[in-house]
Amino acid sequence: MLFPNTDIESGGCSALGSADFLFTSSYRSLRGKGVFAEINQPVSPNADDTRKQFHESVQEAFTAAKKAGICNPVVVGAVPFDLGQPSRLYIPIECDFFDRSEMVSTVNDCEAPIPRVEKMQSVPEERRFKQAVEQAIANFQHSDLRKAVLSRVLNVELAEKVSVDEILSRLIVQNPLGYHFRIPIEGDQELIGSSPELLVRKVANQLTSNPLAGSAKRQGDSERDLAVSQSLLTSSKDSYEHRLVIDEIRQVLAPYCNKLDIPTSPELISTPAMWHLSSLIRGQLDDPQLSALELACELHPTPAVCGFPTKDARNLIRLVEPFERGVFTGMVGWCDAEGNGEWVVTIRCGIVNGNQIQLFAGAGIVEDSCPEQEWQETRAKLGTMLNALGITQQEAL
Ligand SMILES: C=C(O[C@H]1C=CC=C(C(=O)O)[C@@H]1O)C(=O)O
Repeated sequence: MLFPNTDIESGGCSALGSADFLFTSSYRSLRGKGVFAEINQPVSPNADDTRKQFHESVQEAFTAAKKAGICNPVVVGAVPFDLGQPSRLYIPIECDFFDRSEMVSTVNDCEAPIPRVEKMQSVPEERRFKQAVEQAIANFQHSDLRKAVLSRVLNVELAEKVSVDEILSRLIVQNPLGYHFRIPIEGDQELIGSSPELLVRKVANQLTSNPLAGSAKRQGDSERDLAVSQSLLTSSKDSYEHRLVIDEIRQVLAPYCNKLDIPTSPELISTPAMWHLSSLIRGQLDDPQLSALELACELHPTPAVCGFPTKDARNLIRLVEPFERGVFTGMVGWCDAEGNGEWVVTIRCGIVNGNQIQLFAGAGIVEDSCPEQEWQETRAKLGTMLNALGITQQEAL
């Protein structure tokens, strides 16, 4: 559904409140203010539906925005993991692009004390998560399923309301090279995070994607850190986990491209919390009209967040994950009316609602996975958001 605001000047009547949007990238970073029109329609209401209606609604919103005097409208926001769930997209009244490095140089690490943790709960808790990993491994032996990404949510209650600005500043200082985002999603809830994973960037007829799969926790000691990174690079379990992602992305992109460059083997990338296996994929589109959002919806969900084969993995996730992922492991980003834009995978993130924060993390499970290691991997991935909240890994679950 599309809800154009009647009072464009004031930004008035949106469920998204003041709707401050932020997205940063080395390509283009942008800020959005106000809400001209919301697009809450699911990308694909039934799994087998075409996405035509959804993309038509986006086009209608662009047309309405231009008519209302927004010269270069941009659709921004979040698409959930499950494309049958409502999208959290909108066209801001004002949008300005800015240089990330300039912004980073003005952001200071926040000195203000972070409110104390009152309660913390993992859903599922450790024992149930490990059982789910075992269940997935058993499935690999008796079905076509080859990989499933299993995740959990860490519910944190703080003594007082936390400032989203402050958490975001800490995320930016912690890793100036991440894709940072801040997105109003519902009521007073805001989605914030620092993702390392580019789902797709599309500029004219050029596309770039940078899938990640295969992970190891960074180490404080530089020798150990190097050793850990090298064993990730040579791990057959992680190479397999990565290859399943790349092969599926090749299948999806090949029909749209007259040129597609996919490295033969992955390389290492790092965040302050994690090492990952990474493949930088570049393609040239046959049809330059295909938008960044259309491409992103075709690629999503990759086996980096769902599994392989997609349908089987989705079924297992539904069966064993005791919470709704919502926007976690979906995509966040932007797309302009010319179809250019960038969408990143919604990971290393949290949803802030006053003093309540939900943090999320998942791990790709394959036949050689070990439940304890996969649990530890989710702990390490939570480190990105925990650090920004001043919570140590020892304190966390
Ligand atoms: C699902 C997450 O990470 C994905 C992205 C990079 C590496 C991953 C892995 O090694 O399992 C995951 O596929 C997460 O951070 O919550």
